[in-house]
Amino acid sequence: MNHCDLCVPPSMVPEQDGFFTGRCILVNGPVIVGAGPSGLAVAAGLKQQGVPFVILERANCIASLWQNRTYDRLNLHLPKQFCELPYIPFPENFPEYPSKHQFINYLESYAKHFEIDPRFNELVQSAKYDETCGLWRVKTVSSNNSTTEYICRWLVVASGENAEKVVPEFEGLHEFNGNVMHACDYKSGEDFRGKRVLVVGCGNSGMEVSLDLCHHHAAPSMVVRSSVHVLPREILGKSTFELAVSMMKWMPLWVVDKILLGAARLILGNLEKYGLKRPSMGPLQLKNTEGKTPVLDIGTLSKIRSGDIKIVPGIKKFLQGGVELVNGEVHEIDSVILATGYSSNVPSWLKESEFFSSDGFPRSPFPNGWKGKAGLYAVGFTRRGLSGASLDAVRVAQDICKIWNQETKQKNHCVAVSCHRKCKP
Ligand SMILES: Cc1cc2nc3c(=O)[nH]c(=O)nc-3n(C[C@H](O)[C@H](O)[C@H](O)COP(=O)(O)OP(=O)(O)OC[C@H]3O[C@@H](n4cnc5c(N)ncnc54)[C@H](O)[C@@H]3O)c2cc1C
Ligand SMILES: NC(=O)C1=CN([C@@H]2O[C@H](COP(=O)(O)OP(=O)(O)OC[C@H]3O[C@@H](n4cnc5c(N)ncnc54)[C@H](OP(=O)(O)O)[C@@H]3O)[C@@H](O)[C@H]2O)C=CC1
Ligand SMILES: O=C(O)C(=O)Cc1c[nH]c2ccccc12
Repeated sequence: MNHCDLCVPPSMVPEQDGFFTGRCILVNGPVIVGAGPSGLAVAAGLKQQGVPFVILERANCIASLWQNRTYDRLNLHLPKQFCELPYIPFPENFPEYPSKHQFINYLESYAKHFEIDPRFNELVQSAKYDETCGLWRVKTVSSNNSTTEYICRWLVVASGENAEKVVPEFEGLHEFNGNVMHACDYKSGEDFRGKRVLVVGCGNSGMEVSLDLCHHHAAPSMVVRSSVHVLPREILGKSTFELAVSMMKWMPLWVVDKILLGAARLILGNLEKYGLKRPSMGPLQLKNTEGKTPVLDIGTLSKIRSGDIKIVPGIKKFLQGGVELVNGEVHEIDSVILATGYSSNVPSWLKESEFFSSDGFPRSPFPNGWKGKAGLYAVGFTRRGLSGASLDAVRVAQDICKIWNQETKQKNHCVAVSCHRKCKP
């Protein structure tokens, strides 16, 4: 990495709009935004081919989603073979569904093995392609408020599908006098023993937080405002996800959905009587078109059946000590946990709208959403979890390495030719 000689030192730059007053770094190779599994996997591919890069990470550690924004007892919910990063498999002693601690340890040793050294505490605030020089300008702010501009040929967006928490507005929530938190700040039910907790949302987070609350002798009610697909995590001892992936090779998605729903009905029974209505579209089709992940049940359903977890309809408004629901019922509650999901943050910093759409995902559907124009790439936006991220990462690293090697060869060739000419008697 070189300090950029195109830039004027901060002290010489007038404090005017349009002038960049921080330091400036010219990056030899790509800039990768995000040191989660996606960023690490691309970095590993580049490292193997000797291509230099810089990873910019807003947190102070790798895989911050996993280290800082998930609850203690979280386990991967897809079988381990779908969650490995490229090039290094999980250790053999890992269980079928590794714990988050095992997964984090794996990621730490992955980064160490490939000597991946992200620049931590650097929040990417903007990235823009500069047509005049054909380079990307990536501006960051660090935790001590200093700003830096990175200038590079390639930009790899690996900031994640779950970069920001979604916090919807609710009437009266400010007047509610209990504790309110998002699921990303929930660690364990320890602090909720004996408390009446309203869990808003019934995706995998809402379901698993409610179950954890039960294990800690709290009294959860879970808000189901519309509908949800709950599937058994296993069918006849085989992972549902794995079965779906195998069937998808042979049959159209809607047929696989029909089979999954038939199996779910046999194994789980009719869930509507508990307030869990199914969407009209099948689970995989819904995941593909709207990104809504089906719930893989890890024990929540049995707590719903036993009444330990209550299902309630949508929220009308919050009151000082409780909540009023759309059916007119009023429930007293002590705490609220918003398991209301996440969003991509790409539109807030990437000044580009051809490749990425306004929801922060690439416009082209899988498997074509990894490569844009002018050296722009995306990794981990396939709505296919870690296996989708790994596929993207291999493609992106290969593509950049190919261009890098061609150009290096060309450069070496030119150097050799000019040297040959100079040296010729
Ligand atoms: C609770 C939970 C459990 C999950 N379990 C599974 C599972 O079992 N199996 C599975 O396949 N998938 C699972 N997923 C999906 C999950 O998205 C992926 O597992 C994985 O974390 C995606 O990796 P990523 O690197 O793309 O994104 P992330 O892990 O989100 O990493 C992105 C990184 O980019 C950084 N970043 C974001 N914006 C900026 C910015 N502007 N500047 C600098 N840095 C930035 C973030 O701090 C973060 O470290 C789960 C998701 C959640 C929320
Ligand atoms: N063990 C694991 O591996 C786990 C994996 N995950 C993954 O993390 C990702 C995010 O999951 P999750 O956090 O559950 O988010 P989701 O987006 O899947 O679910 C959000 C939930 O919040 C509800 N919601 C949103 N706004 C409101 C509102 N105003 N009022 C009432 N309900 C509302 C949604 O309802 P509606 O559908 O009506 O909009 C939905 O039920 C998923 O990919 C998931 O699979 C999460 C936890 C554990
Ligand atoms: O995005 C997630 O949370 C995942 O765990 C990965 C995932 C991709 N496609 C799915 C279909 C059913 C369940 C989980 C996933």
